[in-house]
Amino acid sequence: MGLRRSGKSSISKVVFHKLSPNETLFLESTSKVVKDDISNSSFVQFQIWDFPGQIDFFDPAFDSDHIFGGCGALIFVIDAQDDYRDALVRLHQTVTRAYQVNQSIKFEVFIHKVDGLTDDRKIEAQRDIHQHATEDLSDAGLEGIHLSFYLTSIYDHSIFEAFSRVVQKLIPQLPTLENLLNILISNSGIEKAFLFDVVSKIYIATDSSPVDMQSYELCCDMIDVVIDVSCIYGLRDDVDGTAYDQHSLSIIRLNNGTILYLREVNRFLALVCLLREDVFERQGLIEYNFHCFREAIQEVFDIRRKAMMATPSSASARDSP
Ligand SMILES: Nc1nc2c(ncn2[C@@H]2O[C@H](COP(=O)(O)OP(=O)(O)OP(=O)(O)O)[C@@H](O)[C@H]2O)c(=O)[nH]1
Repeated sequence: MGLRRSGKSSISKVVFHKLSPNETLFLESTSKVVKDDISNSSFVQFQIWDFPGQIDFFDPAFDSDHIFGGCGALIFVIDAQDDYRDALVRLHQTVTRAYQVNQSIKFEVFIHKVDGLTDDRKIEAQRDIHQHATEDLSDAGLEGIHLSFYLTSIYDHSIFEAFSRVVQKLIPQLPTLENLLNILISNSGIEKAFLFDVVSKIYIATDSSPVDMQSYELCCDMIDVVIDVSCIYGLRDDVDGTAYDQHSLSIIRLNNGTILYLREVNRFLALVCLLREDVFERQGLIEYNFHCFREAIQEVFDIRRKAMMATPSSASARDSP
């Protein structure tokens, strides 16, 4: 949600539909709620509801119970290049209305279009928006609501990073996945490992060491290279196939002694790791640990699948934003 022209549709199109950021200039204004089914990954299965900027909460046609009742996360987009006073008022209205209906919603604020701002202005905008938004909530006696803030732009990887962190909050298996990644890296001498949803380049989990943007960008770029090369040179004309399958594997040596290592985990997920060249001499150990990791991930999926089959209502949960 967010005011008109704040960049909501652009975010959805760039992250989930591979639209090039420059092409968002030609997007038309959204006039009704657009529901986008994101079912390209086994973990990232949800719907994105893109609301038109001019939506009126007091319109009887706006069914808050239906809209917020099954909502997992509410992303509010603020255009940081514009005067954001109106956006702060709208943020407050939206959050209070949604919280009345559903107290378990995660509230995420994207301070967007920061590509046009200097580093100082970015920090200033974040501090200002954070301060005003939380003050407004505490003035209304709603200190219990937690808002998370992200500086984003569709012109770099920040939007993918921010979306990754939002999606992770909606994955109940996250602690298990993090734990498995921690075990993998500590037993293999890997420096950083990400579990990526290949299509969207969202990372659904990483080990518990801090994420630095440069590593994340490198891993995203590696996925692009692997998929592009596979699409161009890996597909046969006479056989139906996909650019990403169980044989997908890539090792890229960088000139600074770092290795990028990508392995297919399942149809949708890839493990992408950064490790030092000397550690990679024990490639056999890394391969062995990877196989154990892949089996464990499979078990996590199986448990989830069985749980979903046992509760018929879970099928309707996918009709939620
Ligand atoms: N500089 C910059 N421009 C952006 C960014 N994201 C979106 N835009 C531009 O912002 C304009 C509005 O984007 P939309 O995605 O249509 O905005 P919206 O919030 O969906 O608008 P409504 O449908 O009217 O509610 C477009 O011209 C985009 O190119 C960004 O990160 N940086």
